[in-house]
Amino acid sequence: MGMRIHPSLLSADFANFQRDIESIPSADGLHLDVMDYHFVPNLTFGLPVVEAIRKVTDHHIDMHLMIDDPDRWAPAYAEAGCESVTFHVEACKAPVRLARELRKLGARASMGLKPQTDIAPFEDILPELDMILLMTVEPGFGGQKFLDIMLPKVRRTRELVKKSGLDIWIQVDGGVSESTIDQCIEAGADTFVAGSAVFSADDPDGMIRTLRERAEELSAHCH
Ligand SMILES: O=C(CO)[C@@H](O)[C@H](O)COP(=O)(O)O
Repeated sequence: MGMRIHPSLLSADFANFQRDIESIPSADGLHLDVMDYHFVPNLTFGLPVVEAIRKVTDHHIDMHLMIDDPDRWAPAYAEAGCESVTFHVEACKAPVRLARELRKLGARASMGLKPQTDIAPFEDILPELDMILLMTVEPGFGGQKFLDIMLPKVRRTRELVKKSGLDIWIQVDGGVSESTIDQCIEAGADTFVAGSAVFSADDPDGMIRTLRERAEELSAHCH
């Protein structure tokens, strides 16, 4: 199983995105959090900033839309050339239709779940998805404590994906660090968002390599 580390730019310097992106060449993807003050109690940036970032990097751009009405706003991120786009199912009116539209536009379609949202009701729509994002903190802010109570959901999601036989990435987002990544790997995650753990490290790029080596080593034993 491929293991991916996606640093979250929420913990980067908002006045120096390009500099901070260039400091992490080892990243498997850049996780960009769009927040709208409605779906979550925080505000970050939107499409114009993402388009500007697209111009200065060839990295896989992993959009995480923590916004109301993703049915309306998400396709533009795929059109802008982002490789994956996560919409939150709690805010989405027509997840199947949106996932199909994202794929048609060339992006990986991803469904995000807040901590209290169960995966079971969505089993039938797995064939429409390329990734499932499981929040391991309440969405809205970086630097929060990892909720280990989410691990059974990661496990259940891995079981459903395994049963489906589909190649769907399972992303964990929130509080992922050197001290919590092992539990996520054991539970079945393969894509790891790390914001503060990467950008508060003395060597952000080294931290990405450390996390990925750990993930690769441990997953070889677990899965
Ligand atoms: O989506 C979010 C927060 O809502 C995350 O992407 C955070 O940015 C992760 O930051 P850390 O918990 O790793 O500091």
